[in-house]
Amino acid sequence: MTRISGVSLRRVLDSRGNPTVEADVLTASGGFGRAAAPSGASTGEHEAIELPPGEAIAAARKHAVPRLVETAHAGNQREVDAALRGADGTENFSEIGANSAVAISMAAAKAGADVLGAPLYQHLGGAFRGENFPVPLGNVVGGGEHAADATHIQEFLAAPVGAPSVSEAVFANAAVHETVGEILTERGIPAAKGDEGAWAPAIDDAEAFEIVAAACERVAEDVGFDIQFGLDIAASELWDGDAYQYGETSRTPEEQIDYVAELVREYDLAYVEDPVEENDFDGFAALTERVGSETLLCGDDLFVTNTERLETGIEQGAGNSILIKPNQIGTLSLAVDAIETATRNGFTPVISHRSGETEDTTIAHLAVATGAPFIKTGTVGGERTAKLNELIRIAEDAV
Ligand SMILES: C=C(OP(=O)(O)O)C(=O)O
Ligand SMILES: [Mg+2]
Repeated sequence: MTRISGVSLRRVLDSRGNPTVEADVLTASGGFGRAAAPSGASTGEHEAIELPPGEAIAAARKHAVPRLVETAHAGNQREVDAALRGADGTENFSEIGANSAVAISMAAAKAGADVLGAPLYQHLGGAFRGENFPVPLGNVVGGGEHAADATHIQEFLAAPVGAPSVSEAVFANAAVHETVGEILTERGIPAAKGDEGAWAPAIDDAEAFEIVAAACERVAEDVGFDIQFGLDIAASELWDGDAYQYGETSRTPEEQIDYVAELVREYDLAYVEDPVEENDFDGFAALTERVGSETLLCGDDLFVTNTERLETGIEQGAGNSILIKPNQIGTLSLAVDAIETATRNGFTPVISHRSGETEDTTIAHLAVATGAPFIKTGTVGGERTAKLNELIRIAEDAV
């Protein structure tokens, strides 16, 4: 019933105004799914390969589409994703591009759900999903690779851990974003927004900590539930091969671990992503030993949604959480493998957007489908609110 009858691919705009790959999947019974690939700026060196969209589309038309049409079934995600891997033939989607692969994989899932008449989260997760919703981690101040002349730490993320519902959590993050804007104005600090819609003021990290902590506290008082915050340090972007460079300040690997451990305690951080560079499993393990019982230590560039790298981390006690970005690994099946391996081993999966995004809402459904406790998908901006609003709709639907 869900046999794929057509796959079409095109270039569309992402939120940075760059081209990205969009896929449509049609089934023999009239099912339809459409999805677009996101794109990172602070990419991990071990990620699957994103090809220039024109090349990715041409290669997927040549190698993948003939293997899918009239053969694979949109309702059978493993079959679709195996066909994509077979068509590509490499370990990292360097032939057809992870951007073509992930767009087709997600579009097929939506076409499968369409035929079955089920919401995407239910098609992916089964009848018993829809009970648990992720806490949204909302980027409110940022710099690094996402904004020039702003903080060295890439993301300061509001974490409304006490919110009674996903909707209240989403609105709380928006209120923290607005409050940060007000505090910046009070202090006469001009601020544009970075790639993910977070404020990108030219302030140092210390002032950003102070402002974000104050904004979370103010909003928490207003809404009456606990709002902590977290960070994506994106430490690989600060790492020069010997030390971590925060502008004038340089930190050795040992100093970096001390620094992050102190931040966790001083600010009661709920979440720290990529505290050390992407190949330092030992440093990640040392930090986990120190503060792993107090906060989530999440590997993004460290694990790149790759189950093998995650297994290394699990063996070594490096971190206690993994960021899940489907385009880092190329298919929904591989992303779900990483989520399931994480969950079985006590690692918390955090489903994530990329800095370059589209209106696509697949990750909202993936988070609900897998019962992931957190989702990182921004706070404001249409490509971010697309996912947040979808979570609100799913929650209403699932009742
Ligand atoms: C979302 C992130 O940024 P990018 O998409 O640029 O990798 C991140 O580093 O977690
Ligand atoms: Mg990151």
